Amino acid sequence: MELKNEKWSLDKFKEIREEVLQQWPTGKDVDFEEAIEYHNNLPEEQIMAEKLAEAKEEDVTLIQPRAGVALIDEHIELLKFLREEGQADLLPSTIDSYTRQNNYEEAEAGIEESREEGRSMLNGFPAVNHGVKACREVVEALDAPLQVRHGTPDARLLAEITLAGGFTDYEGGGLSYNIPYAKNVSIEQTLLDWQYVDRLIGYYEENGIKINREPFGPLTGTLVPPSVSHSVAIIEGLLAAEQGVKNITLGYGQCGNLVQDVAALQSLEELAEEYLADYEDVMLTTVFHQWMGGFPQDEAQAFGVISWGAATAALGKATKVITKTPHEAMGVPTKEANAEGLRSTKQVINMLRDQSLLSNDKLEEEKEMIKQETKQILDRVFELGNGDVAQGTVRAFEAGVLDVPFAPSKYNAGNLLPARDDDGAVRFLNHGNLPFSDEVVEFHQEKLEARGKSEGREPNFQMVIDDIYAIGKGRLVGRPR
Ligand SMILES: CCC[C@H]1O[C@@H](n2cnc3c(N)ncnc32)[C@H](O)[C@@H]1O
Repeated sequence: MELKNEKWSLDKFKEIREEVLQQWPTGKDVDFEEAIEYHNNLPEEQIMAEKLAEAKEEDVTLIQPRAGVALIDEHIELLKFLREEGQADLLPSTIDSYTRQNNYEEAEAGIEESREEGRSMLNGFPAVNHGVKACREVVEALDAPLQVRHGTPDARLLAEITLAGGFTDYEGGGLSYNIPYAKNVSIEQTLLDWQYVDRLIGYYEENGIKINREPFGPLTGTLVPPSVSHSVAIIEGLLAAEQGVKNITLGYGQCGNLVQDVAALQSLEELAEEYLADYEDVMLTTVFHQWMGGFPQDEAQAFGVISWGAATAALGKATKVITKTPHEAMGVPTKEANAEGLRSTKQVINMLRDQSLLSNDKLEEEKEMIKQETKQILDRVFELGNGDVAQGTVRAFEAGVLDVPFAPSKYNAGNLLPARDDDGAVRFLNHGNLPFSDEVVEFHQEKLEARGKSEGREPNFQMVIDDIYAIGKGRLVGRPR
């Protein structure tokens, strides 16, 4: 099938759907009409798009964890604990890694093993294997909206089952769940597979059911410059809107310098409104991810990182913030640690409830730079696609016009080298083939030269390495000593 940024006909969608629902036995329980009925009977408090719209209206930043374990009862217990003890406003179900690779046999084995061992032998909730009815058990046990969080290049069957199961929000996208999550999966293939997912959600919307979509903003979560993640987020928002998606949360992963991060949040919303202006009644919100890079092992220091992310989300007026836990450096957190990350975040959000980062020259300069860079990238993407953003995206990755730092995908050029400037803002040490103007390139060079001067070293690759480890070692900028 040829990749084009054009809304799929229902016939084409239904034809492919036959094959998707046969990928695992639980697919046969998906009945679209029945699922519409089920969603119509969901309590309003479990409809994610409604909750997000309300938060945006009231200028409130909601908090949401990541969480998922192998067995249904334990998963329900975990989510209840995070809702009650963690004060989570919104709930996830983080899907396990086997399911993300469509390896349902291994997920099945992991379920069996978890039953034998009496503890979760999977790093998430294997929703495809558990099926529609089990998803509904989870949804009905809780009183908050549920979102599917994962990292799945081919997420079609997972979407069918979890959405029929009452989840009202679906994370990911054809770029954000390929480039950082896969090595050998073609971009064209995942863009097509995610057109399917978005068309399914468009089909729900055509039947009066609101399902929110959230492209995965942080990408590799390692020093990703705002304009790089914004470009991917806006492309995925455009592709989703073309398939009929009406509720979209665009995301951004914290970099660590307050002015840059607030500028990133504000520019993301403003750019998205601009690029999506042709799509009527698309409800846009934003999500801020607390630091996605390496964490300190020490739990008290980890709380410092978590709180800084909470403060930035609040001052940047993000619609929601995805929390981290004091076990981040260790692995899948206990429910107690997960709840502690939520409560520390809630404390800071509440204390900053009536504050925002006042506009200032540095903030405006940062916003302007991010907007210029993002527009220069997206203009080239459209050019490469002769106006078709889907085709332009594939060619842009081939040309390195879109390029994500430290991504495993062989389809990613990998020319970018980001490093922090003297204030800790992320700059381009090497911008690869990103189509930046001389003014943009010089801006970054000057910022890094200034850091080099104050550290008595040339801006170089060692800076990049030092910055990757810096937060885990208790700082933001990876100083030489
Ligand atoms: C892109 C997401 C990375 C983050 O996703 C967290 N994460 C992954 N799996 C689970 C889980 N099953 N429960 C709680 N957090 C989880 C990791 O810690 C990391 O921060």
